[in-house]
Amino acid sequence: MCRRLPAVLGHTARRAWAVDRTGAVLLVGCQLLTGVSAAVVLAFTARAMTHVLGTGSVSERLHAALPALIAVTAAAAVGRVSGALSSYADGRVTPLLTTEADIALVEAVCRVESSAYAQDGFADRQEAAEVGVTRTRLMVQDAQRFLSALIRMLAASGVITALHPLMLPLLLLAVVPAGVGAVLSARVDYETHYLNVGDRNVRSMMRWWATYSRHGDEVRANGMTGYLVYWYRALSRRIDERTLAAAPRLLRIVLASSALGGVFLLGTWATLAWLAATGRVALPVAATAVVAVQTTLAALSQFVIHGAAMFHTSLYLADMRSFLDMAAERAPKRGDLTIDEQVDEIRLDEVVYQYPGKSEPAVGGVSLTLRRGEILAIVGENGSGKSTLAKLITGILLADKGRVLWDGTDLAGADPDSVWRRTALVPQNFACWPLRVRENITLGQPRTFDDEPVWQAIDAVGMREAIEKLPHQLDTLLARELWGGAELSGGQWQRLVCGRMLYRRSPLLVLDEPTSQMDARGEHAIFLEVKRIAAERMTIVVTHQLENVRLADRILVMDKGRVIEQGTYEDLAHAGGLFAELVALSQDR
Ligand SMILES: Nc1ncnc2c1ncn2[C@@H]1O[C@H](COP(=O)(O)OP(=O)(O)OP(=O)(O)O)[C@@H](O)[C@H]1O
Repeated sequence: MCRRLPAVLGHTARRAWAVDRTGAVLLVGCQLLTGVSAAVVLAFTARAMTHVLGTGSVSERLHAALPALIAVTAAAAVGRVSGALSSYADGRVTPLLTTEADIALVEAVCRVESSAYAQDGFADRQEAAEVGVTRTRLMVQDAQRFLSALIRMLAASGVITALHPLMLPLLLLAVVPAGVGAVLSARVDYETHYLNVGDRNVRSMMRWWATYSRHGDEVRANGMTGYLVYWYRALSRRIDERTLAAAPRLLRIVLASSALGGVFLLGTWATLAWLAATGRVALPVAATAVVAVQTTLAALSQFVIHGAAMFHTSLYLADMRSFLDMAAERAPKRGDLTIDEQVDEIRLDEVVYQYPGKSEPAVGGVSLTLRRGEILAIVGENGSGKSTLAKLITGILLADKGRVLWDGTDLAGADPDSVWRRTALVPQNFACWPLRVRENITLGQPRTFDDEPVWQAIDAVGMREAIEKLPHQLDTLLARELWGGAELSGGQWQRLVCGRMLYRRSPLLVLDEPTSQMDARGEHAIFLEVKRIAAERMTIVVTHQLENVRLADRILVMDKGRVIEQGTYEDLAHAGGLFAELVALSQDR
């Protein structure tokens, strides 16, 4: 705890300074002022008490205590005002800090190498980091309370030591068990939280899938609700069981620390009584000490309790920071070679890729050359490695062995953003972004004020009529769940995603099952357009619709991560190999 707290305080101060300098200065200044005024209140209360309980008539004693009482009143007023200002500063800084932490997390996850997602523990650590983000909102409050408790404790210690040097060590003994208890409880709570990370991660994923309106039809028409709720309940119960299992440990800690603290406190009072009874301290001083013991005890207790709370928060923040560090390590560090606007050739040299935790490579030694103007189709059975090969060609994944060269530039040494400026991908599982129609087409490109190219892309995929019918055309929000939002059909969404690919006008187009949800007219329009613009670029089509691969100049047939056949449609359809078999199966109805 002693090692962590200065680090957390330093980190909090640096983050606060970065997001809002005025707020940070106000926060620290007011905190110091609040602490100092509390200290003045304490010290002058003790002084006033000494006079009030001293000798002389009541009016003489009150008169003597007056300056101290005025100081107490003034300090209390300053304390109230600075306390209010410090809450205001907390209200300014904390939302910004939480937002910054949240954005840092989202950006870090978006930027990691794609292969990191498949690494064991990545998703669980992300979940733990999410909790760190939500705990960020407690960070400033904890630091604030801890600092003011620290100042108050220092002042109170001074007052009580001045009364008798024995008192402070005794009081410290009385609160140390509470502090140790709070730290141990924080640890138990955190351990339980950590044991539940995996289950909580699965539960929140399941919750999203089960309640997302897009999957609602599947859930209802297949009678899944009962099972999903049962499953959700079972998982929640497992999490609760772990939490409940920790409760007796927490109770034991609290009971033991309270008992020990009580014994020490009894010792303090007994010592005070003994000091007064044996005349070692004068009676008025002993009476003042009674008040001072109460206030010092409160200050010390606040100090250890807020110290433990900060320690507790710091455990979660440490998860967040360690995840951000891990994500930074997993961010692409490939090199700074760049890719030209025009690309004439992509060459693969014995490329191998194996997903983490898999025993076989998904792509096991593929070599090929793709030239500008060529349309390449990749076919093969499920799991044969087609999508993985497409990811290797676009540099989403880096080869474990072999090389992918774009006009001689090895993607392993190229800046990935410069590569992805030259690619356009229609993925097998595409996202339906809850954005306007326009942004769904231009997403990933610099902001545009000219709608003409957007309409051209929409025309190319035959979507003009559908978009014109939407309430605000290009400005229509495509999310049924949101206020004023509209929804497209599955095939219309897929057309829009193809429109985005065409809008990018990049030298490499990759279409992974681009027309699986489209009607014949949509499919025809897309492939006609792909053929029309093919001369200026390289095009890769991954598909199971074997009729569609007729448009390709060359077809690669993959099996178990390897290319087992290649040639034109006519060659392969009559070669008696896997492709011929797949064509025959597709026609055997
Ligand atoms: N993210 C991943 N993590 C681990 N293994 C993966 C991942 N993606 C794919 N695989 C595995 O790699 C192999 C090849 O998968 P890939 O998606 O490339 O096949 P595909 O030919 O595109 O299949 P489909 O026709 O079903 O789309 C499969 O065995 C699959 O289980």
